[in-house]
Amino acid sequence: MSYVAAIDQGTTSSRCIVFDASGSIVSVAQREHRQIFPRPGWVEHDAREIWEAVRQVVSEAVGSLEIAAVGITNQRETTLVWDRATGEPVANAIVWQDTRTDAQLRRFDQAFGEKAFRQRTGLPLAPYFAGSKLAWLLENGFHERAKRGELLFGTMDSWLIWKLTGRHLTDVTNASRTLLMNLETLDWDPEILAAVDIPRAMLPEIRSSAEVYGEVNEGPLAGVPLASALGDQQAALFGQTCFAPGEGKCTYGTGSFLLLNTGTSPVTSQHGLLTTVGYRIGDRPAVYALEGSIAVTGSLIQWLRDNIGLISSAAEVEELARTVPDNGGCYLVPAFSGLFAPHWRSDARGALVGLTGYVTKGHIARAALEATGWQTREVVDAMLADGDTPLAELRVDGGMTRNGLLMQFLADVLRVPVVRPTVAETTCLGAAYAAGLAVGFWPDTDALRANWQRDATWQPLLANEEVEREYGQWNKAVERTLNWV
Ligand SMILES: Nc1ncnc2c1ncn2[C@@H]1O[C@H](COP(=O)(O)OP(=O)(O)O)[C@@H](O)[C@H]1O
Ligand SMILES: O=P(O)(O)OC[C@H](O)CO
Repeated sequence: MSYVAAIDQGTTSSRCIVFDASGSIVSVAQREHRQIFPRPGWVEHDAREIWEAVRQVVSEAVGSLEIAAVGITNQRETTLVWDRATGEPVANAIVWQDTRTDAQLRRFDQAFGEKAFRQRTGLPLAPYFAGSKLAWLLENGFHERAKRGELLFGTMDSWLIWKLTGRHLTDVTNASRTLLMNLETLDWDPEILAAVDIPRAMLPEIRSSAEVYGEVNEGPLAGVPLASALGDQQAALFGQTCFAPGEGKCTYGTGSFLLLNTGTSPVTSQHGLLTTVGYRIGDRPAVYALEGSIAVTGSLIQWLRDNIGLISSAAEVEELARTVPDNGGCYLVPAFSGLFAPHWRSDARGALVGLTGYVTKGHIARAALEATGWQTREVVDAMLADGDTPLAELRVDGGMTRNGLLMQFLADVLRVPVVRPTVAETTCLGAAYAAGLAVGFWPDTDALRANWQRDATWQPLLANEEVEREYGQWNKAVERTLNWV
């Protein structure tokens, strides 16, 4: 029997999962890598360490299984430059959460204009995206070498494709997160590249998300076609089988990302959502999505565990939150990387407000979980304000969906049922599905839809007036975080 493997290179860890034809998990391996914080607001990864982690998880998960195809999914926007000749990174990768690039973004604005960036790329000028991170690296010692063609740029998909096959490629979903790709042509925009002075020679070729890029050249996957790459949030959209316009999902991991399939033409948001490529299968038309990106959700729980010591495991946050019936008047806005959608305010920083002598650890745990609910509500409200059809239900996945208290709170504040599928590893599943489609392991997307199964559903229970009163308090708390830096 043969299987399909997926490599998920995430923000905090790398995973390899092998799936069978029913989309069930056959084996899993996972390995964490270091988070490097050289200064406040800076976040880096060592790409060599990540590559070693990927090799190990592939060895462990694949073993001697027969694999028909392998796919990649990855943390998006994280930016790496490496030497074309030696294959060695020239510096640590700059991670998507990093906020160091305000000066580069001012230069982008002066050279091409925020409005033009939005029109061409679907993105606001924010440090989140890869373009200004690449500009920062070029300005800090690498511009001449890049112009001479000695250096290559890539997000983590490109880095892994390069390591696994020796080719310098990216897929259209990852390229759509750079501020450098034109959403209509699905290629690098020559006018943007000229305006911001990024050499075309260092950029990878943009391919579809599901096609054979080459054969893996080492390890237990040697000779196996590498047949998909998708940014992790787009992969989750694919894994949740949101193939029709109007279908959407939210993935709750380090950050949280709500994506809504909008069909084969890009739709522009007037309320702070991104336009992004959802996926492209081979030479079929690209499918676009609107996205509400939330920077800090699960990482707030990690911060309470690792930096504050409030809990000793992520799961404990639920236990602690259940020691109290409500938030005791306290609100935690985790604007650690500024605020992403729908605000796009890089000047914001986190705040814990509403404190009184009454507030206990339990209230803070509850406020931390509620922050994820309210941030999702802000994104859903932005979609409604844009005139998008309300979601009939929200499909969810990711590590935080193990938290029943949070899932109930989400259903309460969104006023729609929240639904978790049986395979919660939808990110890997999406990459496996795309790779499997590319090699004919699955015949079509209908076969994938048939695999999707409901595991748990949470219905809205809380009275509407109470939700709206609390939401008002949350909005006041958000205002307190603005204009901080
Ligand atoms: N029971 C839980 N309650 C709340 N958050 C949780 C729970 N279990 C895990 N998490 C959070 O989920 C995140 C891990 O989810 P995962 O989907 O593996 O993330 P990623 O792919 O972004 O690394 C961590 O940030 C962790 O704090
Ligand atoms: O690695 P994750 O799951 O935290 O996802 C990160 C996102 O892709 C950032 O855009």
